[in-house]
Amino acid sequence: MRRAHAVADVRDAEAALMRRLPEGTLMRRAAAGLAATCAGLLGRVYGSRVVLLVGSGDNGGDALYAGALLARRGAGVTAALLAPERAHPGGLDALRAAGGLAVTDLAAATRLIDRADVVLDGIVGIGGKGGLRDDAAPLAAAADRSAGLTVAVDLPSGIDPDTGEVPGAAVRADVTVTFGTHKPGLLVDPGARYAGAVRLVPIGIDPGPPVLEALHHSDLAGLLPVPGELSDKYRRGVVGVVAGSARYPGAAVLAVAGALAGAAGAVRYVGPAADAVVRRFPEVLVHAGPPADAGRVQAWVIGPGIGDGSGAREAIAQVLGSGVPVLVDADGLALLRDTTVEPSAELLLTPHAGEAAALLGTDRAAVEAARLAHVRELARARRATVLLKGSTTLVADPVPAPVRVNPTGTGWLATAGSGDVLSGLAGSLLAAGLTARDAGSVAAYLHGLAARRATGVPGAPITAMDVAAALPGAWRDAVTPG
Ligand SMILES: NC(=O)C1=CN([C@@H]2O[C@H](COP(=O)(O)OP(=O)(O)OC[C@H]3O[C@@H](n4cnc5c(N)ncnc54)[C@H](OP(=O)(O)O)[C@@H]3O)[C@@H](O)[C@H]2O)[C@@H](O)CC1
Ligand SMILES: [K+]
Repeated sequence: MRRAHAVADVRDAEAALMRRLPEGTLMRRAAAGLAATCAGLLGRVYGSRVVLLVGSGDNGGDALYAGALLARRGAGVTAALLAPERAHPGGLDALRAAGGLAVTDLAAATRLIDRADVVLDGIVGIGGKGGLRDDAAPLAAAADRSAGLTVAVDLPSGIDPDTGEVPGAAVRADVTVTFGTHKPGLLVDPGARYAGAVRLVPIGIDPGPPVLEALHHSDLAGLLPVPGELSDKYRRGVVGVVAGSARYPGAAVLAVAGALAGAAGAVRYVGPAADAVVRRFPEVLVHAGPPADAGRVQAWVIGPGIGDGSGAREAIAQVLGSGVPVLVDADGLALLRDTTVEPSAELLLTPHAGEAAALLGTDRAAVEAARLAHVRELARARRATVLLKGSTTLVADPVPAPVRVNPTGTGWLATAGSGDVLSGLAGSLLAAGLTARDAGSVAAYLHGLAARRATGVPGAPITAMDVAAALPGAWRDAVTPG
């Protein structure tokens, strides 16, 4: 599990450790890791051109000490000082002693950036507030234009470390070297898109419980159910799928395809698209009447393509009161706004940003800009686990717990019907006994992995059915040791 900690906890942990270590130890550890990464990226350090963007805090100090280490190995290092009188004095001395230069003329610095092999962004780190300031923004733009690599110190300057929000201009890094632990803003969009490849340099701090966690491949085997010798299809769990309509049978077929690839022993389809479902998947049990008469299931999936007619309204009321976990997606989310039935078991909602915005009474852009805050708010408001789909899918619980961020996926996954496959899959895992939190995050992981397998390298368009077809391979991959 990859974990990210709140800035306040990082600061406390740093203070606790600093009391036991000689002054400057942590900054030296950070700078050594940073310099090693830069050296690796440069290949040959001697004769290379390195520009440091140095702000007023310790983030600039890290850049200066790393610059000093690179200068000692023969790099030509120039520091552009954004706040000359407040640049880290020890770092500046170390750089000068190693033969590095410092400039305060930012126009001259911009010309150096154009020709740099590596630009180190030490403008601001976890002490940053708001976007980049006016003097720093042109330097970030120059780094973006430059053919050299941009390496962010701790995090790209301009992104909010705790939320991933990007309120203004920000540095676009190719690589981010972060210290002690990941910061949430490195894992959540839009901030994550600015971070490039993230490398963690341990510095010995222990910041306690995380606020964010990402499943690692090695976590999957422990979470995916394996049928025992005594399992039969009912013991493995039956998932009921209420999806699609006679006019739009596709959503039903796709949700069922996802459900069949999950861990449930059987899939029961309920709705008017039974013919299309059985034609494609003869193994599915079907029922044309309301869910209450469909027979036992261990979890329900409701929503994709069901519309907003009276049948759909009746169906959502019935499944919410059924006493088993329920996943609500797509059209079901719109119906949820007018439903007065209190859910009688775990509830998992799987909105995209637009659907989340509608439930929260805000607009899509607001949700996209502050995904972490909105997924938490929706989970609290609806007393449900919420899986917010998107380029970084998040899963938040209604109770205080780390939010899960999904590390798999590809831009090609943004294709019609892929959400229907995801809800079927997650519902199937719910029926097999996973909690809403695990079902949502495991489903997102496998779904993203399947999409990557389907699209291949370097990638090509895929359909939702391609993703469903790739799920068994993704599952096998996830449980394969090593
Ligand atoms: N914690 C740890 O374990 C370790 C931490 N370490 C390092 O320390 C870093 C944190 O250092 P820090 O606390 O000095 O804050 P930092 O981010 O450098 O800058 C804050 C200053 O910037 C300013 N400023 C604010 N917003 C701004 C903006 N948008 N644009 C421009 N400027 C802005 C603001 O000054 P102001 O001008 O507002 O007075 C403020 O004083 C951390 O990220 C890591 O790199 C490592 O050395 C090892 C161990
Ligand atoms: K930075």
